[in-house]
Amino acid sequence: MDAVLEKVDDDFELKVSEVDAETRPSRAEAEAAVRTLIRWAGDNPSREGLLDTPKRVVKAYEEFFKGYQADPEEILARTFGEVAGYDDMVVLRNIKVESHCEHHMVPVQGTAHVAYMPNGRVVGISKLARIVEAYANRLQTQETMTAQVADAIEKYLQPKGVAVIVDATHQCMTCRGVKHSDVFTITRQFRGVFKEERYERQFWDLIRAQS
Ligand SMILES: Nc1nc2c(ncn2[C@@H]2O[C@H](COP(=O)(O)OP(=O)(O)OP(=O)(O)O)[C@@H](O)[C@H]2O)c(=O)[nH]1
Ligand SMILES: [Zn+2]
Repeated sequence: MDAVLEKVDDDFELKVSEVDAETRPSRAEAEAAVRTLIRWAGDNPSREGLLDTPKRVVKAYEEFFKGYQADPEEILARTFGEVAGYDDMVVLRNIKVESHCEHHMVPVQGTAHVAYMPNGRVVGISKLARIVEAYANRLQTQETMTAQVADAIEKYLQPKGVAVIVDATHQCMTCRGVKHSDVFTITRQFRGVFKEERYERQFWDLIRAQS
């Protein structure tokens, strides 16, 4: 079996990096790969304007793919019980999504709406945005990202229900290939009480509400 895959465990779908320190290429190797791509594009990586480009691209990749270093369990570890008996859904709408498609490695941009029905304790609201980021900042399909966000909240918060909607455009569809602009892809996952029509409807109503 491929050394990289030996790390697969039960938590594979939710977990951290799939490449350990030993199998991860060095920064110099990553920069060399960018120089190869520049030559493949038809340009000269040694000309002045491109000299620092491999360094910049590798640094940008660190930012785009920092989700591999995030640990969803740690993000959701801290919860609060002092909520005066609050027992209704908590909804975050319009969480920015900046991801990259795993087929073409080009941007996927859009918004996520996340709700959960607390089971006594609540989590800091920023942590829900961090969970979206943890999965968006990886190579993704929209379906996988949507399911992973729902799975992580379900597993680590154990709420009465979770709802996740992602609404995004894929540059692999707008800037290349079929070149259809203005196409938004919507994916959704409803778990627990959000499978009930009334809660699903209330969630949709709340995310459509104007501020
Ligand atoms: N289901 C799904 N498909 C995606 C996502 N992002 C990109 N794709 C699609 O992945 C598919 C890859 O298809 P391929 O035929 O292997 O690649 P391709 O020749 O580049 O396809 P075209 O984009 O049609 O030119 C394309 O249809 C993309 O539109 C995503 O998040 N979810
Ligand atoms: Zn793509």
